[in-house]
Amino acid sequence: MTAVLIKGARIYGEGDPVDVLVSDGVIAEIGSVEAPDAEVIDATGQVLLPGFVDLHTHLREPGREDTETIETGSAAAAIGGYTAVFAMANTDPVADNAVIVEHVWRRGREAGLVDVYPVGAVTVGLKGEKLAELGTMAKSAANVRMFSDDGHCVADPLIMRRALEYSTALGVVVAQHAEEPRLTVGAQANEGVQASRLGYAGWPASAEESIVARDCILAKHAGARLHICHVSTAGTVDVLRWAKDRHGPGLISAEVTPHHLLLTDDRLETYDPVNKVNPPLRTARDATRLRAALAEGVIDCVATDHAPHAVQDKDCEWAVARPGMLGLQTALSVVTETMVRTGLLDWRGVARVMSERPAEIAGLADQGRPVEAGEPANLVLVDPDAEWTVRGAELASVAENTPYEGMRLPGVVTLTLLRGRVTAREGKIG
Ligand SMILES: NC(=O)N[C@@H](CC(=O)O)C(=O)O
Ligand SMILES: [Zn+2]
Ligand SMILES: [Zn+2]
Repeated sequence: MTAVLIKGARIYGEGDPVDVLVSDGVIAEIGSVEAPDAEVIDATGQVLLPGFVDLHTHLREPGREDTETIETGSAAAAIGGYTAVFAMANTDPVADNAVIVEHVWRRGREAGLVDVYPVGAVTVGLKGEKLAELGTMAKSAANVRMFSDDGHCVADPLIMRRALEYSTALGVVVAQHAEEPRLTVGAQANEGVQASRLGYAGWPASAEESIVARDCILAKHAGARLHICHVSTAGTVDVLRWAKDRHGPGLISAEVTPHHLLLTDDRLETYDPVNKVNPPLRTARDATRLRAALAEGVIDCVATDHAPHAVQDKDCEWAVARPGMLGLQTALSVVTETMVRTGLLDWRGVARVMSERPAEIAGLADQGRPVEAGEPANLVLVDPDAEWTVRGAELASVAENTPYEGMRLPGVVTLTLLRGRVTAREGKIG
């Protein structure tokens, strides 16, 4: 593997520009470096960060390779600056056993663009009725460390309690898609003024908040780690603040998606299902509170909930369209727009919410590490001043369902390194 010399980058966007020499998979030297044999990258004006870690990605393999494969999703991840992603279990067949999680793990290694960690299902077939074999998946070659029925809520409190109790013995984390299903029967859009005006059945904030409160209490009693997926309401922020105060550090963690930071239910005017997502786009007030909570650390991290869907499942009547939107290649830009340009986070803060905290939550030893000599070279180089225009057809994913179509966004990933190897540069692989 050739060494790479990154010339003149500002690490975490701080201090004077330095040179960073990467060789043999690690950061070999930082300072004023000459290395005649290395490939030189001119990083003038750019920011060097630890590679991003996405706790919430849908890669659709096995089952819906017409919308995304582990290979195309890995490409999107690498181009988006990610060095590790967690692939959700709601595939077909469901990743609720060792055979499937090992398959996903192996396919990720073969693609070799990003570390793909399979998430195991909490219940058999995501049906919410019977616990899956968490221990077998945890001890498999895939070494599953996160379990989730995402797409569905583990709604039965007894099943959720058992899952949390087992998780403590296995040292894994349960990630909940918090949605009380009895409160969202037929729901189509955030319950409020906009849904009433447009004639959509309302999706109440309480469906999310009641499960978050319940599960924080269950986790406390079980002494278990609990992660809350895609937080979308101001009320959930209040519940999380209460639970984190009461439980002490470490037990509860939470993620927010880029789309819930930037987009609101104002966009529903057009009736375009590209804006349909679970949980739904909320109000501007919710988005403002989510940004503040992320800056403050009440919400720990950003996760994409990258959810590719086929044209026929999106370009149809709202009520039957599938929920979900692409996210891997646009996450950094949306975070730059909503958090950096607004002064809510500096680049060190971006490293925290997109790399360090997610790596800690999932227990990854080699990701989210400090950018220092001797550390694994999982790195991303970002041009903070550049802008680009999003075009779904140009993204690496098979599907094209981006809600940011035609938008001009700041923050461009120019280089991604996985263990010292260039996985993406300037929007392309390798
Ligand atoms: N977010 C979504 O709207 N959809 C996800 C499922 C999920 O994350 O709940 C999907 O798998 O398509
Ligand atoms: Zn979900
Ligand atoms: Zn999801």
